[in-house]
Amino acid sequence: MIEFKNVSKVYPNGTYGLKDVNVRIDDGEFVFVLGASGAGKSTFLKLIMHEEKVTSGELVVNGFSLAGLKQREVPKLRRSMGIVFQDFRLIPSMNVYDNVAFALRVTDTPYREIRKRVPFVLDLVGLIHKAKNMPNELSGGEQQRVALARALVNKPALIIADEPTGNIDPEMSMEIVDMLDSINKVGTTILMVTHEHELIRRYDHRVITIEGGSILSDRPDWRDAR
Ligand SMILES: Nc1ncnc2c1ncn2[C@@H]1O[C@H](COP(=O)(O)OP(=O)(O)OP(=O)(O)O)[C@@H](O)[C@H]1O
Repeated sequence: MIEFKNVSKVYPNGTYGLKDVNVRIDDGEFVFVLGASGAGKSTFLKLIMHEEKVTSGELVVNGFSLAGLKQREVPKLRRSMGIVFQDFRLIPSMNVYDNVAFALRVTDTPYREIRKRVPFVLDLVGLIHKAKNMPNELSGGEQQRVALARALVNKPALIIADEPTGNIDPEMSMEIVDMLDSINKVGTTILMVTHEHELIRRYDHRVITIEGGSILSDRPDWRDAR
């Protein structure tokens, strides 16, 4: 569960990233976050990931209260979420298998567990046959599926996807969102930032629109535009 209570974020130069935001996202929801450039979407995600700290208000994420979070709690918080970026961020010198396994090695997961879980998630994203390929041998859509497998391998309660379809063609974009949709159906919360209204219209999910650091609309308003 994610809960923002009167959350504001003011950057050191005085710019408001978010202004008095109140919103709650329950476990198991699929939420699109929509907004123009500079609206505050990244700030919203960065606060949830604890990459930036709230200036005022309360923010609870997966049971962690982030305002006074101790440094030693940060890795635990991060393990409760899987993150997918627009630019994939795979390690170019590692093959597909190792890119995914790496997420488990850094958390000291036993070797036997790694051998079991990596093929499982690669199969889930339809890329088990590319396990030995290097990232530069894959299409953009395939690279994003590897990134998704890497995000999933720690069995997070929450997946944060920051414009995951921004660098891939429309057909592949649908495939990625369909995958996120299936992952959501088995219980994982999905928070996906996008600019693509067309993509949002295809799915019947909650839509939070941010504008000028505030929540402009939440849920059904976008449907009126159909
Ligand atoms: N580190 C920072 N220092 C100062 N101001 C910042 C910083 N990061 C973001 N901002 C400002 O905060 C506001 C919200 O920015 P944010 O990056 O959250 O927008 P966004 O919706 O993610 O935009 P985009 O779609 O372009 O990534 C903007 O006015 C931006 O200029």
